[in-house]
Amino acid sequence: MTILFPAPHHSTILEPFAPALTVADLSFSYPDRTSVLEQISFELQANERIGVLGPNGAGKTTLFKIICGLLCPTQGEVKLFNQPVETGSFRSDLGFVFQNPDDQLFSASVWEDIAFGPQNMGLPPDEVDRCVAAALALTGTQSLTQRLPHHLSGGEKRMVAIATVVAMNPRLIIYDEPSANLDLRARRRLIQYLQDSEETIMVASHDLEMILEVCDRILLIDHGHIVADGHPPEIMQQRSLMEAHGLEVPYSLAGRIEAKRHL
Ligand SMILES: Nc1ncnc2c1ncn2[C@@H]1O[C@H](COP(=O)(O)OP(=O)(O)OP(=O)(O)O)[C@@H](O)[C@H]1O
Repeated sequence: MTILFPAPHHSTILEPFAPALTVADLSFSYPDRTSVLEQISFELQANERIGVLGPNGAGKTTLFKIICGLLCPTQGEVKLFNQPVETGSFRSDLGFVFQNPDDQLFSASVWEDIAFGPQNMGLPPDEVDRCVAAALALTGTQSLTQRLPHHLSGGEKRMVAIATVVAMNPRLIIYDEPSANLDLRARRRLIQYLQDSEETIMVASHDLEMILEVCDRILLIDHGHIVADGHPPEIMQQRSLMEAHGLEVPYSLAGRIEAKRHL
């Protein structure tokens, strides 16, 4: 079902498990800008796969940075698995895959980059080895272990950046524009990986076809407000809504709408 905002309050009273993420009445301004996010509220249930859409500058990355504790909200609260997020403190239950993989890779080898997180969590060496091996296998990057990260291709860097996060075994992973600059084969590998992944995920992307393939819910954000929250095809096939927020009906849905018109 598609909800156009203002949305009804999502009650947690009848839910047997705490939400993976609760964002309540969240507002944020950068020092030199007025309101980037204004009174955003939503909940994400465990194992949901949510796509975050919106035009350039809508506030998607800013929202992610607040959820990760990299920025402090001007107002409101964020809870991860029922625990408040404190700005500046590390949460091992949350992983963030940055828009630019170069921001995430800094070691002399892929192995060291992937091992960095588990080592900093204080895991013993054999457990670090196990986490690295599992992350390499999940992301299909086993052949890259001894390579210098900055010599990798864009697609290889992306999957290694994902492996650095997966190695810490987070319960919620946020992906900021994961398919940017990927060729067809690398994008397909990424989609397959995301479809198979078992964590709760949030994915911001302008690649609407990827969102359709991966996500079971979307939030559409514009000018710091949530303007729609619901099932991806139901929202994305609303041409006037999409165009009002700088987006298009994805080609695969536009074709279906056209075919229905001719029935
Ligand atoms: N460090 C900063 N200082 C001041 N303004 C910023 C800063 N970072 C982002 N902004 C501004 O905040 C607004 C929201 O930016 P944000 O990066 O969150 O948007 P976005 O939805 O992720 O955009 P895109 O789709 O282009 O990645 C933009 O107008 C941007 O210029």
